[in-house]
Amino acid sequence: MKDFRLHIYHARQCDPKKCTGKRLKKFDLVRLHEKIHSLPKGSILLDPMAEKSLSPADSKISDMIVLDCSWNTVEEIFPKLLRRKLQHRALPYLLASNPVNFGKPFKLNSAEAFAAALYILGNKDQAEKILSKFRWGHTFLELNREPLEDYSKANNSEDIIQIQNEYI
Ligand SMILES: C[S@@+](CC[C@H](N)C(=O)[O-])C[C@H]1O[C@@H](n2cnc3c(N)ncnc32)[C@H](O)[C@@H]1O
Repeated sequence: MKDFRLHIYHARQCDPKKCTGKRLKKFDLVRLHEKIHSLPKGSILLDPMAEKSLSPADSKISDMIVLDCSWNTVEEIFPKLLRRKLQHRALPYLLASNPVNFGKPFKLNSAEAFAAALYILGNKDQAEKILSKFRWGHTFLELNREPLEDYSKANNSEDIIQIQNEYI
């Protein structure tokens, strides 16, 4: 399985010491963007407000973007990216394992969002590599292994929603 190219649109709203995107950049695992126009067109954008859920059917797209911003500003910033012609996808029901939002469904940090998406798209090795850079990283897979396995076997986003409904 190919490695996906991971991009972060960095809104410069986080504390650099706690920001998971900055940490992934430190290990050269992502490319950081500070300008919307440098984001590659056609990429998957992990967007919690998207109507369509990510599914293995999206695995032919090679570039994936996370928007690293405060949760308080997601409703303001995501619409600004609509004109970039990106493939907006929501992640299905999964629990956060990071200390800030531990146990909360859907509210993943940037590293967890990438790892979940990579797992669903079939690249478990790349997902594990991302999580290995955080002390809480292994907990994310322990908490979510069963739904992630099920999601990774789905055909399309309709299947994902059906599976999700069994977990909610
Ligand atoms: C709001 S930022 C918060 C980043 C956090 N400050 C950090 O240091 O990682 C998290 C990003 O991960 C992605 N994300 C998180 N949960 C998601 C979900 N349920 N569906 C789609 N994308 C999600 C989105 O791109 C979102 O903007």
